[in-house]
Amino acid sequence: MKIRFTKMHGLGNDFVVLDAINQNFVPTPEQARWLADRHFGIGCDQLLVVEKTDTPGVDFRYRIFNADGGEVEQCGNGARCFVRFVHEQGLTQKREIRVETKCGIIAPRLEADGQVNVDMGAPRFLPAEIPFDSATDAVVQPLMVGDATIDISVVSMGNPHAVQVVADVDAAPVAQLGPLIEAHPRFPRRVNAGFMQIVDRHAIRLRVYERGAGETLACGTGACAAVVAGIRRGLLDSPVRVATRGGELSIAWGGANSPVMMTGPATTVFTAEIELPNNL
Ligand SMILES: N[C@H](CCC[C@H](N)C(=O)O)C(=O)O
Repeated sequence: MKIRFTKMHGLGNDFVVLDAINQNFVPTPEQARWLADRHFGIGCDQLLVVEKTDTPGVDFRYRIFNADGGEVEQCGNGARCFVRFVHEQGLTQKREIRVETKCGIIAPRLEADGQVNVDMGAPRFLPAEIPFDSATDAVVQPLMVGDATIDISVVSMGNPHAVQVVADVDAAPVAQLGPLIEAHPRFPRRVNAGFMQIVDRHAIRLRVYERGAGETLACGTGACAAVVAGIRRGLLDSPVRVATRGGELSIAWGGANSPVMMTGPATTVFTAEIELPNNL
């Protein structure tokens, strides 16, 4: 089966984007794993699938599959690429769209300068909303990881994040601790592990070991979760510049139930077709 795809990225967090409106293809987990494979397939951190929706007041449905084939609730860098994709592919003339995801509706807007602004919705903190096995929604909680205990802040942006503060992100044990946090038994649906260095009250450096993808060059929902965690800890004031290995995002949050606003770039690399192996 031949499928048409577009390769995109948000600050180096890269995607294979599939138009499931004009071609009848939504990947199985096995097909997603093959397409995401950087040696045997195309290669990406996540696959983004554009679908129609009949929900009133909503323009598209947006499905996200991690490189491990698992479908997840939200992707921030992907949301920025999504609005650029539907605009460039002529699927809409609107510059601001409302998009239905597994966890709710987001509103990305393509700005005149090429940046994309996304209302990512309000963060959630209750253990059951993460989900996280805990008797409290305290801002900072201890987590036993291996033979160490680390202080994490747990935030859902629709997808789960466990954020810790480190003195120097470059020296942070992301490769060692990331997988242990991602698969920690207290996170029944696993979790994205954020490592945040406070630069000043309006700036952080961030690395994220992503659920189902490993460390990425940038993580949009991770940047939202880290800023929310830092504000709740009294370490940051909105807006915050988030320096990731792939570049900079701007995140703003007014607190409590207000939405997290994310601004950053979205880049189209190329469009092509690929023949799916028959045995997938
Ligand atoms: N790995 C994430 C999904 C992609 C999120 C990230 N790429 C972003 O930009 O938000 C998860 O399993 O929840």
